[in-house]
Amino acid sequence: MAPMGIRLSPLGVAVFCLLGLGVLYHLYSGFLAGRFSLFGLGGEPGGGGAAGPAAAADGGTVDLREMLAVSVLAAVRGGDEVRRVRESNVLHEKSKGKTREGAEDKMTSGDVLSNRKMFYLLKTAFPNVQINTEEHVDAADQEVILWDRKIPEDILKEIATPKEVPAESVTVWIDPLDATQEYTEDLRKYVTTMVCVAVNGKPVLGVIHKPFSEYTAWAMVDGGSNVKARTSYNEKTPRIVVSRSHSGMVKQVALQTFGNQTTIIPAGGAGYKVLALLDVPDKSQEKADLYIHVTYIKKWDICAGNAILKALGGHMTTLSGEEISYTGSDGIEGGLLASIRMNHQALVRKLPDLEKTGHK
Ligand SMILES: Nc1ncnc2c1ncn2[C@@H]1O[C@H](COP(=O)(O)O)[C@@H](OP(=O)(O)O)[C@H]1O
Ligand SMILES: [Mg+2]
Repeated sequence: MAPMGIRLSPLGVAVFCLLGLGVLYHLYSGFLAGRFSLFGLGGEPGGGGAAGPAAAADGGTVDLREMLAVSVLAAVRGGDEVRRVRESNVLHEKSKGKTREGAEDKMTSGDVLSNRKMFYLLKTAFPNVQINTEEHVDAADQEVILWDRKIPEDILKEIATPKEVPAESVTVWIDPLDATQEYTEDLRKYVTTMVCVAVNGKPVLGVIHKPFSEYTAWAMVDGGSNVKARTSYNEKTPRIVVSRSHSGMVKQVALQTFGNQTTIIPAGGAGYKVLALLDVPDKSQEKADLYIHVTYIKKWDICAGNAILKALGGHMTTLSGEEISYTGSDGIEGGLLASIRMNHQALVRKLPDLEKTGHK
């Protein structure tokens, strides 16, 4: 008998306890699910650093699988603008100034309109993440572009579960029109739109879209991809793809390192040059074994390619073999070496020290 004359039925107490347990389970299961997926992506549950739970508590988490779906959509929508402007033949070409080497740094309506679509699509879907983009975003010309929250089948097939990371650990890099120089010359095959997502500075997912052949390559590190490496590469006398409009001394460096038998393929666009290393079905795509760049370059030009190569087991580093961190400053100074299915460190050792040889 309970105090005050109230009798507790044992069955009632048991039901009450079960209900309580159910509520506790419901509250904690979401929290634990988030925790476990952070483990898979190198987050640090239990404290410290931007990837820790403090960051998650501030800006919440984002699902990288959803970010991939929106990145693909953004690259395609941006690409539609790029194609539309090119086909109109009214490019409104302008110069943003000169590169360090004195080349014109061009911008067109294709760059601006693609940038607007890509930026606002990603910003509307993921308001809490840092987005760095090549072109200026005009706040007076905002556009809310809603994502229908559908993840395409090919992504769902490759990546079965969500991958949550703290929003504060993410940096997105957008290149709304890569190979602008070639775009103005109507060399359409070189043109791409690109999105990259870095987590704690590491490139984790990349999208490279070719608007004129409507081909899209995407990949996520430890996730999946819709593109793969070729079966063989020539490591001894590689075909080397290099810049045609920002080349610096790259040909001399390549020939000095690999000998005169080596074929040099001048091409526009960093996105195009990474695709040259992969098994890409697009007929307009040339194939190469290595990508080398020696002049200054910006992170939106290279992050997506770096993520895709990394996801497929390849490498993109500076010419001295350092990994590139995709946070902070926009540019990198140490040139680029991109390879796949090769001994990347052995290639780095073969290359001359550009500071010493004056080949920069
Ligand atoms: N020295 C340099 N300074 C600034 N940007 C450079 C550069 N070298 C290459 N880039 C940029 O990197 C991209 C690929 O270059 P390339 O076609 O010469 O290989 C181009 O991007 P955008 O077309 O997006 O501006 C180009 O402008
Ligand atoms: Mg670019």
